[in-house]
Amino acid sequence: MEDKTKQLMMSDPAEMKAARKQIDYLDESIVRLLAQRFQVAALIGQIKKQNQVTVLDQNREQTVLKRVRAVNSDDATADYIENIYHEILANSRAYQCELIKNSQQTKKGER
Ligand SMILES: O=C(O)C(=O)C[C@]1(C(=O)O)C=C[C@@H](O)C=C1
Repeated sequence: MEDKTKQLMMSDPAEMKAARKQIDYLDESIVRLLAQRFQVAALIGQIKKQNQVTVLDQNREQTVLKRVRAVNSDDATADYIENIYHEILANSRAYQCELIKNSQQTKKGER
């Protein structure tokens, strides 16, 4: 028998079901909050474009990472959460760049 099957049989199925339900519930909140975060990032992207400011702001990103570390009181997960935040920031930048690029193309098309 494969190891994975063994692991599942060892744990209490009811407990496992309840824990996964909790994960599903938390994922819903995380996704909603991330979508909101992207909306705000889009707004900042617009402001940056209007003011001809670069999307990447390294100082701000350092501040965000510091704040995130301070908010999380669990030292054991601090590095994992920081890794996730590096991804969030990279994707936030990518989204801003895409929106700026698209709006420039639309403008060209209007001419
Ligand atoms: O605060 C900004 O200047 C943003 O553009 C937002 C944000 C972020 O997602 O937190 C994204 C890109 C920047 O490099 C820094 C931070």
